[in-house]
Amino acid sequence: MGRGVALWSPPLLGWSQIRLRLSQAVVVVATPRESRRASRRLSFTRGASGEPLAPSTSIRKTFAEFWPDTKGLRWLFVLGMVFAIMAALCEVAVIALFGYITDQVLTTGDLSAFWAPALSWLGLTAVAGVVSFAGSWLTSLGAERFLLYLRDRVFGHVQRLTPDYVDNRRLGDLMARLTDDLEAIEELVGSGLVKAFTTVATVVFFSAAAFFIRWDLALVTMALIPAFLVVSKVFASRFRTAAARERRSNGMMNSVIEEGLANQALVQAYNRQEAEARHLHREGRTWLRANMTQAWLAGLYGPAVQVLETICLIVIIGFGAWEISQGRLTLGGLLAFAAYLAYLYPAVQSLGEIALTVSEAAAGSDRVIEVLRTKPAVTDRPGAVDLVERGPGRIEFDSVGFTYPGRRQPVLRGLSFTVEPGEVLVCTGPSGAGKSTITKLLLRFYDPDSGAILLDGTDIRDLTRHSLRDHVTVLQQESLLFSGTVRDNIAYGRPEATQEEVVRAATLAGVHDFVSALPKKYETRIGARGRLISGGQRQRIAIARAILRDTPVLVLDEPMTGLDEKTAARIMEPLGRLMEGRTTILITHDLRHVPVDARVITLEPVARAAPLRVRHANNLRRGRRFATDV
Ligand SMILES: Nc1ncnc2c1ncn2[C@@H]1O[C@H](COP(=O)(O)OP(=O)(O)OP(=O)(O)O)[C@@H](O)[C@H]1O
Repeated sequence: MGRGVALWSPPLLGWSQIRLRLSQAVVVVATPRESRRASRRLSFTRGASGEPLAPSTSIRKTFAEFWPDTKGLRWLFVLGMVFAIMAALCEVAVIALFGYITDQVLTTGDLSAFWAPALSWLGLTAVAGVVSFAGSWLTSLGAERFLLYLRDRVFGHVQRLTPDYVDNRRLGDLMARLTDDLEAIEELVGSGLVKAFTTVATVVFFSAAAFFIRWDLALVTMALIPAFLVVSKVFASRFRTAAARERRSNGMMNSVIEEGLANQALVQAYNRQEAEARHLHREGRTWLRANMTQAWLAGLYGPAVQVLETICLIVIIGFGAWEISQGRLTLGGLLAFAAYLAYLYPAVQSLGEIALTVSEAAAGSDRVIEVLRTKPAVTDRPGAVDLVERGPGRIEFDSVGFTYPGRRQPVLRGLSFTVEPGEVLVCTGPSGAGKSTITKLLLRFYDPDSGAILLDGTDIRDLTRHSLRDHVTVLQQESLLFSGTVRDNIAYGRPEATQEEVVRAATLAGVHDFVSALPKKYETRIGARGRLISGGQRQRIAIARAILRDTPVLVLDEPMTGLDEKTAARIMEPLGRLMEGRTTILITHDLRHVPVDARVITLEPVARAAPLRVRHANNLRRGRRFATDV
């Protein structure tokens, strides 16, 4: 997304007459007005239902939170500001030169007085061009780097939170916080600050120059400034509402498109294409109406301002003519005066826009600060040990009790079991009994409220989370693949693995032949979430990934879910190879596909169970084969 940083904006319509006649050659230090970015954020200040999305935070807090992130970039902002102010000063001088040329050359016809100011004009134009470019470039660089730091910081923080945090939120809302809200913060704390200083300096310079030429004329015309402010206020509030509506319906439209595309197979299978198309059309029409309101307002704003500007111009010309007739003003002075005001009014208007930016940024920063204030459910203890040596992988749950934060009903109570190195423990039980919770506790997404989990005799709370997770591999219900290549996905847990290692893992997982037949073999892209390959193939790639990772402990969480009977049976062989020699906890509803020598524990929901959660334990020690019936 291109983000030009407008340090200050040129006059709008209306003054074009003056600018064309008077200052066509005058330096115009400006970048295009920022378009819809400001309005884009408006809809995120409140949820669709109107509920506040984050607690209120003051601007002071915004600066306290994010100003330290500008460390190392402040010189860019300061230089950007200095250059922008220099450019504005050059303009003041250029307009003065124009007035001088009008009086000394155009009115008198004395060409000899032309060359010196003309050359100065040219020189100043060149200088202003260079400093204006440098100012914009430096400020943009500072702004973009600041945004980069901010995004890295917030994303890094979210990555440290328990995955449930993301699962329990609307992804679109989190995305908005990581994109639009961060931009809003940047516009306040970074480039916004530069813009505010530069605009204030511009207002001071141009009004001082206007007063210098004729103080009484300046007073009269300044009296008209409130009229501009009233007009922009009236339009701004309406534009704000329209923009918020536009953003809301844009969000709705996007979600209809996203869901329609993501569930295309379902849509077609249920013959819902026309219904989905109608749905999109409805949302599209709402969006169209919101856009037309914006277009209507934007179209009306220009003429309204133009009328005001024309009134100003007429006042200036009328009052100026009287001043000239009294001998207090020259024609050049009057034209220069008009040119100064042509730059002054928009600067005043953009001060009003800055106020808007500030309130939007404060709302955005509330939402980002709320994310940053969320603490990870689990952190490393001081002095936590880095588990470097690979142990045998003995797992012990010792009277583990756990209740999810914010819930009253415990999920686990007094759960005890041990899995010896190389053993397979099958964990079964009804839905909601807490089987997957065991995985979350083993990976330390949460810590138990009571009891302990031990890895090779060490309480896992005494280990760093990083080294603990390096010893445990989880194969989830849904094979989570990324949109990269087959190789990227197999080597996800060990990016440094050689091609031979990747191929070996793929062969053991029984997916090598399939991959070899793909157009680009291991470099073939498999689409978003691996959609371009079948469920069974996805699961085999996930198995290859787990084989390559080669950890002593393995957790298989419903590895057969979503696979048909035949595919599930075929997956058993590579799964068996994966489990070979590893401590395995196999979570499953389906006891048809479990190794015959596996021990089985059955969990019961806490509400129905006695304090000891394991209701039933069964050992099927008949050699490492898979039972088809228990
Ligand atoms: N992040 C969470 N916050 C609050 N409660 C949760 C959370 N995750 C799970 N639960 C609750 O904990 C209980 C156990 O969930 P868990 O996913 O461990 O069950 P399960 O036995 O694996 O179920 P299934 O077989 O359906 O996957 C459920 O009642 C569930 O609603």
